[in-house]
This record gives sequence, structure tokens and C-alpha cells, in this order.
Amino acid sequence: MTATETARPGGKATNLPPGKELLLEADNLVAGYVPGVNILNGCSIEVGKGELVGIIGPNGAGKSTLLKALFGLVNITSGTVTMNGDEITGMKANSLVARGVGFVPQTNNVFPSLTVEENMRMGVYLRPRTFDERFEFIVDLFPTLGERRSQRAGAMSGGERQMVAMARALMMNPSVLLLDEPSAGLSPVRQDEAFLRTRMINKAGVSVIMVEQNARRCLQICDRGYVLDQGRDAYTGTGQELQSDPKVISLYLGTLAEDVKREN
Ligand SMILES: Nc1ncnc2c1ncn2[C@@H]1O[C@H](COP(=O)(O)OP(=O)(O)OP(=O)(O)O)[C@@H](O)[C@H]1O
Repeated sequence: MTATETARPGGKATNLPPGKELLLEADNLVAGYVPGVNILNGCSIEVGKGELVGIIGPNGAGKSTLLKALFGLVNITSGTVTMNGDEITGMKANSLVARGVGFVPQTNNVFPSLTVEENMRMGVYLRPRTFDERFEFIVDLFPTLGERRSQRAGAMSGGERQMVAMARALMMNPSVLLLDEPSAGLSPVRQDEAFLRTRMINKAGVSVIMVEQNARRCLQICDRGYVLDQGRDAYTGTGQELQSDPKVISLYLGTLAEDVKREN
């Protein structure tokens, strides 16, 4: 099997594996930051319940913009976003969080002057009474955060802060977590840990949409992926299909192509 060019409007075939239930769908999104300048130009993705979906593509393809559009932070001029069959297009972030969408931005994603525990409390400010139960879940997943609950987030390393940011988004018990480049700015070892954490979150039952610059690692851990190009979903397939597809490699995964050459 190789990656497939995604169906353009009209031919609405699903990309989900057989029997997989649809959780979230972006259909033909057009969106941008300023009127008249579209960054997403008809972008469609599907996420099944329990899936880890990777979004890769060249710089400026609109990967982060897609996540921001899904989270109500970028103006959508046409197209729809649905979750569990309900339309959520353009809803504001607080409504989306209440509906089970979590977002971890790439930067400025923790309150540095607050402790780990205070960051977690901020994450659950809409449902403060659930703090104990959710914090227990977090500590089961990331024991370090239990040990360091009184430490200021600003005094932690980049990788640890990323863990705090993920944990904070998990405090609201989201069905789907949007992760914007969880490995950005981390050393290779810390990047591996960030990918491992992402996988653990997914294994704990949370669907994940992960945007990544590190395409090779992203495709290694995701169930399915989308290659974005100029604001559109150009290719899709399983992580393995995309990794091994020559046209995806030659067009979008320059560094991966080099790696494949070296390995052969
Ligand atoms: N806040 C903003 N205001 C205006 N334009 C923006 C803003 N953020 C991003 N853009 C533009 O949108 C386009 C897509 O950016 P985006 O960050 O979504 O791409 P990306 O695929 O995530 O790229 P990268 O891999 O480099 O992070 C770029 O041309 C960028 O300059």
C-alpha cells in the first residue's frame, strides 16, 4: 500500500480504517489571519476515536494554522469542523474545551511563575471539583509531576515544561488533544521523550492530532498521517505508508529521503 492523494471535494470517501468511528472531521476548511489571505485552502482531515494522527508538511504549509483553526483561534471563512457529529466550526476555545478539545500550543504553554500544581489547577478552572481525580490520573501517567508538584514551571527544563503543558490540557479530560510540535526546541533525547509521552497519552484513550516538523519520528508513532501542502491535505495514509511512499519522500521528506538512502 502507498499513500493516497486525498479525495477532492465531491468524492467524499472516508480515510478512516474500516470500522473506525469518526470523532472529529475538518471538511474543506478555508481560513487565514487577515481578510483575503487564505492560509488553509480547502483542508480536510478525519480523526477516528482513539487515533493518533500526525500532520506533516513543508514550512509554511499551514500545519499550525490548521490546529489553531480547529481550536477557534483563526477565522474560518468556509468549510466545517464537526465533532461527534455536532458542528463546532468557529466555536471559541472555552466552548471547545468544555466539549472535549484540548490544545497545547508550541510556545508559551505554561504559566512559568506558577507551580506545577497551580498550572494543573488552571487547567481545570472550569471544573475545579474534579482536580483531585484528574491530578491522580496525571500523576499515574507522569509520576515526575507528582514529585515536582510544588516546583515552579519556569524553573523546569524545556522537556519538563512541555510535559506540564500536556498535563494541563489533560486536566479537562479531553477526547482529543491538539499538539503543536511537541518536540520543538528539544534535544534528540528529550524529543524521544516527548514522542513517548504523546504515545502514552494516546494509549490512555485520548485521540491526538499532532503537528510535527520532525516528520520521520511523527510518522513512526502515528496511526495515520496527512501531508499538508499550501494549505491543503495533499496526501494521507498510515504512518508506515507515508514513510515509505516515494512521492511523499521526494516531495516532502527531504531529510527522510537522505536517511533512507543512507540506510540502503
Ligand atoms: N499570526 C499570524 N498572522 C499572519 N500570518 C501568519 C500568522 N501565523 C502564521 N502565519 C502565516 O501562515 C502561513 C502558515 O504558517 P503555519 O505556522 O501554519 O505553517 P506551518 O506549516 O506550521 O509551518 P512551520 O512548519 O514553519 O511551523 C505562513 O505563511 C505564516 O507566515
